[in-house]
Amino acid sequence: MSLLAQINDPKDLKRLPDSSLAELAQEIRTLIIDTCASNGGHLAPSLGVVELTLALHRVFDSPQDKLVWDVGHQAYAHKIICGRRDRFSTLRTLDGISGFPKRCESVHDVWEVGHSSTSLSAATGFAVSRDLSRRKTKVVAVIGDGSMTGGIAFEALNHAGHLNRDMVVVLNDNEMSIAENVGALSGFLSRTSSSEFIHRIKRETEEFIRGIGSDVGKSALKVARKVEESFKGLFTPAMLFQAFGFEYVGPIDGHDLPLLMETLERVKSFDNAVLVHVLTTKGKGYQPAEQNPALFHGVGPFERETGKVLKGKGGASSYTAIFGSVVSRLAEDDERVVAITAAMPDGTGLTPFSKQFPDRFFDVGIAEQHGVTFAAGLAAEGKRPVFAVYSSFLQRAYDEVLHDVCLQNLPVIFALDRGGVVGSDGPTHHGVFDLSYLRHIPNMTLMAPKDENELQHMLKTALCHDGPVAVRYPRGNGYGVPLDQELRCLPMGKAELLRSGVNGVIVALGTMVVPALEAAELLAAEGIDLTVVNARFVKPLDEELLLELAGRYPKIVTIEENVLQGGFGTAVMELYADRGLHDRAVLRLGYPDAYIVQGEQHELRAMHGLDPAGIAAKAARFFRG
Ligand SMILES: Cc1ncc(C[n+]2csc(CCOP(=O)(O)OP(=O)(O)O)c2C)c(N)n1
Ligand SMILES: CC(=O)[C@@H](O)[C@H](O)COP(=O)(O)O
Ligand SMILES: [Mg+2]
Repeated sequence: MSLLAQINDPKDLKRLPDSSLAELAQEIRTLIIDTCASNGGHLAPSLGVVELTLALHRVFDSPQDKLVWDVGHQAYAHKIICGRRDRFSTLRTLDGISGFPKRCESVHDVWEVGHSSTSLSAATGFAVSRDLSRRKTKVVAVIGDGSMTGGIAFEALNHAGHLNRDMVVVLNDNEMSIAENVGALSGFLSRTSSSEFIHRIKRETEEFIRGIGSDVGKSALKVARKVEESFKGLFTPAMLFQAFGFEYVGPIDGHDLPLLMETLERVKSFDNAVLVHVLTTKGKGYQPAEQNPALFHGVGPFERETGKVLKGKGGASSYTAIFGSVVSRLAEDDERVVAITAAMPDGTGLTPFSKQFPDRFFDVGIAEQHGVTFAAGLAAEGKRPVFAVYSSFLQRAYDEVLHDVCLQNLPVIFALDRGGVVGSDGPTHHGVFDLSYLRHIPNMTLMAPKDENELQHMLKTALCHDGPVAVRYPRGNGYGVPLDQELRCLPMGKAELLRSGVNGVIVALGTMVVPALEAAELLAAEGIDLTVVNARFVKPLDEELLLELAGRYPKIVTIEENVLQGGFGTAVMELYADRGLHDRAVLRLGYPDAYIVQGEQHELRAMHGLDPAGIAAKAARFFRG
């Protein structure tokens, strides 16, 4: 029997002799690699923390002690140890286990996550709550070096260090975000205190003391300068975290299990806020992932033996790639164009831009709030910033969009990728709220293309417009439609009539336009002849056309890949209500007031009746009823 077969709970892990742990780590790695090879997943982050996970579960007593994972994309070993070994093959599939910690899956998953940099705030909350309840348990947050660049992590450090409660922060430093980590913090973390510097300081201080009594002023000045220089080099991660009020331990090798366990045992006896700096290798134990940790950060299915990523069947370019090539073309013609990403250069398609225009490309780290306001500053001074960002991550910067961009009516372009359901990442990552959280902001223009060719023109349109614009498009491939070479500005706030029918109308937005057309064909075969409109704009709405349609048809269907609350359909209903058209029946199709589960995009759309058959079925009932 394998060692792993004996582990159903962290308690089982504690029963194993130390000498078996390396073998167990190997078995866990094998299971993670095999599963990711077939399902895809966050392979490299999870492989990097296998030893750390074992050490944490050996030393601490989950679930009484709370383990809070940042992002949660590295928690596969934790899941396997904590009762999900046998279900691990269902990772990230519909009805399968989540790729992130999930409270409903296990008592050991104490904190749900998917977006980064929240662990320290959550752990502070756990620690204070424990103290208020006078319990004697431990709280441990595990945060990566990339996630540490997020502003909220520093807000928490500032507060937690001041409170100085009993809590442990494990800084998992693999010198990588998804891509190369950026900024001063990452360079700074790799510094260690050098005894050479300490000796120099000592020597210079002694010289200074000897100098007193002779030419004191001159000597003091000279030495002060030297000491200042020395201190710059001597400034280490320890000092940074100590300045925040944390005790600092490390850096230690995060793959040395005995050292990890010994260090954590020691730290467990502290009753103050302590940070343990652990150095790990992203992708550890799987050569292709170690060599290309960015590719294997979050990877689709791949060939186990070679690490060759298996491509889907579609030959069409992704929306992301089309965006990437258009933004470069726009930048060639307009030197005001600059591009920004918050730690997602590959995911947003900006890597080619970063190579072609290195001076006009900015990776701000995991700092969406800063990214938006940075863009606003650029726009205020005449640049045309394009912030390429996942829909769900922009949620974090709502106030910056409202207060810094839109209030000043600044021409920032939001290239809003991953709009709609994204698939296996699940509820934390679905971009199904953006229409609602952007539509009501004054000055905002909001559009969604029906296909990748229209995306091209919408990006051009955004650049033509002198105000904030969000262009929202989905994860995945386009339809393979021909791409116009010449980019043109679409008429602002104008929808597109795609099909004329006599029995009613469907007004669809973005990814729902093609399915709506297909549904109309299905319905035509049943004798229901519908008009189909590509809305293009959520804001400004094509009021003229919508009012005209309301004059022609008493029943109108709207379809969007957004929650219904506050979305596109609601905008249409508001228009009719505001214009006194109270007798128009509007059927809104979209996502319900609920978090959407994980699964393939097509599965999720079908589950919610947003595939052609589902649309046709609902529309048929509505128009016949
Ligand atoms: C708010 C937010 N922005 C961006 C992301 C995308 N993202 C997920 S993991 C990650 C890198 C995290 O780096 P690090 O914390 O060092 O963990 P590692 O993957 O290196 O283990 C990024 C940018 C996210 N999950 N949340
Ligand atoms: C954990 C995280 O936030 C990212 O790794 C995300 O899973 C990437 O998603 P895409 O695969 O859509 O780029
Ligand atoms: Mg990292």
